[in-house]
Amino acid sequence: VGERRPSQRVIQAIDQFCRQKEWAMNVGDEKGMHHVVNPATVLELGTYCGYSTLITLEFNPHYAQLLYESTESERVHKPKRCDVFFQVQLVEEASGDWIPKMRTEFGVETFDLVFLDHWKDRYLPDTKLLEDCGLLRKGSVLLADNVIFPGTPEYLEYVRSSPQYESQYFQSHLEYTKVEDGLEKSVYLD
Ligand SMILES: O=C(NC/C=C/[C@H]1O[C@@H](n2cnc3c(NCCO)ncnc32)[C@H](O)[C@@H]1O)c1cc(-c2ccc(F)cc2)cc(O)c1O
Ligand SMILES: [Mg+2]
Repeated sequence: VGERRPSQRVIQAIDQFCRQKEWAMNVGDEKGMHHVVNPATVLELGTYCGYSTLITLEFNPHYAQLLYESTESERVHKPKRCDVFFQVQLVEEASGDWIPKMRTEFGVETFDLVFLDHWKDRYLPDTKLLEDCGLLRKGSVLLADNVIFPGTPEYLEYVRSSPQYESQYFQSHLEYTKVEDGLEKSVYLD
């Protein structure tokens, strides 16, 4: 079987540490995202330790620094306010401030996938902001972690009742535990 890429080795080490030494709020190896989506332009809300990185928004400088250290790519160049890596664009800002700037700052037309894993009470306002900024297109996928635990009731109610979304729940467990949790995959139909 092929040698694991450095980033896969980092992920494996994080999972082993969180299972054996100290729990942490990564989406984890069981819930994972690989079996649910296969996107091109991705926005992640809430980098935390950079377990699931792509274009990622993180407003805590401590966690942002962790990503710089854990991403095996070289730093390509340092435009203002963010670092660009071969695979990752990290923006050290709050989602509410920077979602409206995605088009002008990064030339993003629309996102194929948005992974929501930041403060749970921000899932719904940031989803409405993405809609209002025209950053979702027919077929864009919202993938939300923790819809059961800690839970995101207002968001879940919205995506499951709105005619603009086709929503599906992928049952799993809270990372590294036996507690029920899961991912909600919501396809934008507009
Ligand atoms: O709370 C959870 N995740 C939050 C992640 C936050 C990260 O994202 C960053 N962040 C937050 N809001 C924004 C923002 N915009 C919004 C603010 O402007 N813009 C940019 N970055 C943001 C933070 O700095 C952190 O790096 C969680 C909890 C449990 C849990 C399990 C077991 C328990 F018992 C309890 C809890 C399990 C999970 O999987 C979880 O994801
Ligand atoms: Mg989470």
